[in-house]
Amino acid sequence: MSEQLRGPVAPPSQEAAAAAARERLDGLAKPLGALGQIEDLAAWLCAVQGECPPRPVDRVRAVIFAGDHGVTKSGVSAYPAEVTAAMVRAFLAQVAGVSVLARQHDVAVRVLDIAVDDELVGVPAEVTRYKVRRSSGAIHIEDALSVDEVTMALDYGAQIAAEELAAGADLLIGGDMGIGNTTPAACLIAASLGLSAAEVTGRGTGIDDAGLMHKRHIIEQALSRVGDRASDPVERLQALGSADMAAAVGFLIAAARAGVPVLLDGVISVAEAIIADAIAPGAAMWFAAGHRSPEPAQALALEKFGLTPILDLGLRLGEGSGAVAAVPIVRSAALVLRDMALLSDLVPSD
Ligand SMILES: Cc1cc2ncn([C@H]3O[C@H](COP(=O)(O)O)[C@@H](O)[C@H]3O)c2cc1C
Ligand SMILES: O=C(O)c1cccnc1
Repeated sequence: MSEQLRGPVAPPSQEAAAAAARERLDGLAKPLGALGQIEDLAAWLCAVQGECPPRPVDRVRAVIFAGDHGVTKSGVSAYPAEVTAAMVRAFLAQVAGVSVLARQHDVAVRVLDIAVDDELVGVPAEVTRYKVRRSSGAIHIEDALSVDEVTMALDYGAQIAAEELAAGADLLIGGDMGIGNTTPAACLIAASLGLSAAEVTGRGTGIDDAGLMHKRHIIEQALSRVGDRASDPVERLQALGSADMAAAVGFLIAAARAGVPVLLDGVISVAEAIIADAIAPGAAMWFAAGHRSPEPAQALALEKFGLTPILDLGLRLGEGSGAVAAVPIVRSAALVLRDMALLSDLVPSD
């Protein structure tokens, strides 16, 4: 893989901005701490921007990484793989869940075909393709990707981030579309954090109890198939991930290296963030958590990062929707620090 992706990411060296943020927050016209988590977000924005007060978070861009997953054929999802390509059409027509939220919150959305199985159902010609392959490997019986494919996907992701940054972005979001993708996401989180299949398996699109047992078994099979090879993060991604997830990892690392903050979404996004931070230690300093997903692996991974999600609405849609729904709160965090009066200006002390 391109060498600029691997290796540590310099932490925000903007401690002065973070300290200034804390001081200003404490001085605003409110009781100490009264803006709760919005205060933490405001301090994070100052740290990642290196400025206090922070610049407004006007330009928010989301990229949806679409791809199919061979493991879906083994019955790990409540929906068939054909839905992936159908949803790509919905993103293009701007009628998907994330499209509606993005329109409301003025977020630009781009959908990219990384590994959609377009033999199953054709995807429209107008979709942007960064095609690595048609569907990733069935991870319980084979690697998701070859060595060349994981490199290609990571590099595509970095290129996609560069395109988004060139368009102008104060905040980036990575979204996912791919029936079956909560299975590789759970595998990546389990392998990264040393968790068991039982701890990470969730219901995804809504499988029943029997489906959950089966999915847990498939995840167990994938984890034991890969064994110690999972200790290297790129190999973890190659063996247990997918092309679309690898591209999203490249995207996250490139955003962090460029010093642009990212709002994470659900279990897929957080699994990608764990791998990104393992490949490029320190990348997570640029990440905030948009929401808490009911997928158990997501909450466990957020805990490991020490990230408190902004929203906790039981959203389990993916597509970047939970992050997009949290955008107004991030914007508020910047604005209160910029525009609120200081208490000392209102109540002069003698
Ligand atoms: C209509 C529809 C739209 C979606 N949009 C996102 N997902 C989400 O659900 C899938 C993951 O869950 P699982 O692992 O259980 O398949 C992914 O496609 C994810 O993006 C959707 C799922 C469906 C059915
Ligand atoms: O956590 C998520 O983002 C999620 C959960 C279920 C299905 N798709 C996505």
